[in-house]
Amino acid sequence: MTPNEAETAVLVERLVGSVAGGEDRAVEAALRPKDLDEFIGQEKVREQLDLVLRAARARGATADHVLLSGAPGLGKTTLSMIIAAEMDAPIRITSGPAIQHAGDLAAILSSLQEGEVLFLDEIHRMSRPAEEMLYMAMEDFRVDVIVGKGPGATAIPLELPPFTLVGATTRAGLLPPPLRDRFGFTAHMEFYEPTELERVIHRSANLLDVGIEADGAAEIAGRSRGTPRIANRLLRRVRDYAQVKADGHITREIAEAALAVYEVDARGLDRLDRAVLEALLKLFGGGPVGLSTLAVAVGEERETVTEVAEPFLVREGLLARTPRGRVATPAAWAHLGLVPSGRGGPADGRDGRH
Ligand SMILES: Nc1ncnc2c1ncn2[C@@H]1O[C@H](COP(=O)(O)OP(=O)(O)OP(=O)(O)O)[C@@H](O)[C@H]1O
Repeated sequence: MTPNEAETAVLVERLVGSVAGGEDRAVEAALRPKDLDEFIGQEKVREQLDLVLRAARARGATADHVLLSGAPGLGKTTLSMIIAAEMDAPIRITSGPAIQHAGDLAAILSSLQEGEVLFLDEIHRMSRPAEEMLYMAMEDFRVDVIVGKGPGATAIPLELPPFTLVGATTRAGLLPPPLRDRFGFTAHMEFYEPTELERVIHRSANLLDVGIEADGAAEIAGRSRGTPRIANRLLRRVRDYAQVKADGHITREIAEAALAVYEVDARGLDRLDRAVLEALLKLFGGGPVGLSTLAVAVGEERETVTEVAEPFLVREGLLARTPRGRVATPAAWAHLGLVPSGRGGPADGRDGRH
């Protein structure tokens, strides 16, 4: 991983709130659904996974390997814990970047108990030798541990107990086909509908013992970018505001006022998203403009713009990535309340100098 990639990973994590402080982290853990019935939304995935797990349980077998793909914060870690709980099995959690050498993986695999669930987050970022070791481990429950170096090196075969690998990735397309094909069940997690996020928020508010009105939950859900982790994080911030500025009860007005303080707008755009859009519209007349130029204009790394801001802006139909550069859509002009002007020059309908 290059320093830029590392920085971007941290930023993405920050955005969705997984790099949370002590209290937030503890609260996040407490809010995790514990079984498939508690898990909200993702109906198809739940139904299919339920079948896979029930059948394995009925056979007294270890469940097949599962690949979960989807954007950060949609519930992949939660689902892996649910798989372990439903199979009444222990779970070991690690991630691709933590496994730099095949030996690291061999150490983990050889210490697994029978039936254990191994959750491998960001599986696409594992090193190549570790990935190749994983092929054999997944298929034959065996690894070859190489002892020594050069011509004298020998491979010592090591039998493993049957285990369930749950791999998680933000991009299934990045996985080499031999790895992808070794998963017996692959599920793609979609972004959540606002009504599903409302249910997530009501459930979390209940667990946190916070009173919330239906339209307060709807307000938070509408700004949560289709992502339960963001919904929970915004709920926690709105709860702080309600506690300090009001009587602790969350209404629509409280949610609106709190989210204005945290600079999350009505559509869920945060400060960085708006900075990118504003630069694109005000400085470059809506584009097309090259990524590097846009990144310099907002004072961020290229990766921060592509990995953190753009996926959401593209999904919202506010920005398009074209071969000639980034282009704002009419919806972007409307969202920032600006009037499109001729291409190239300052284009702010109100104050073209910014
Ligand atoms: N379907 C759901 N129903 C209720 N809460 C959910 C659901 N999915 C996720 N959450 C909540 O969102 C939070 C984030 O979920 P989780 O950590 O599982 O996401 P993730 O996809 O593994 O993210 P990352 O890939 O960034 O680690 C959890 O604390 C959990 O409480």
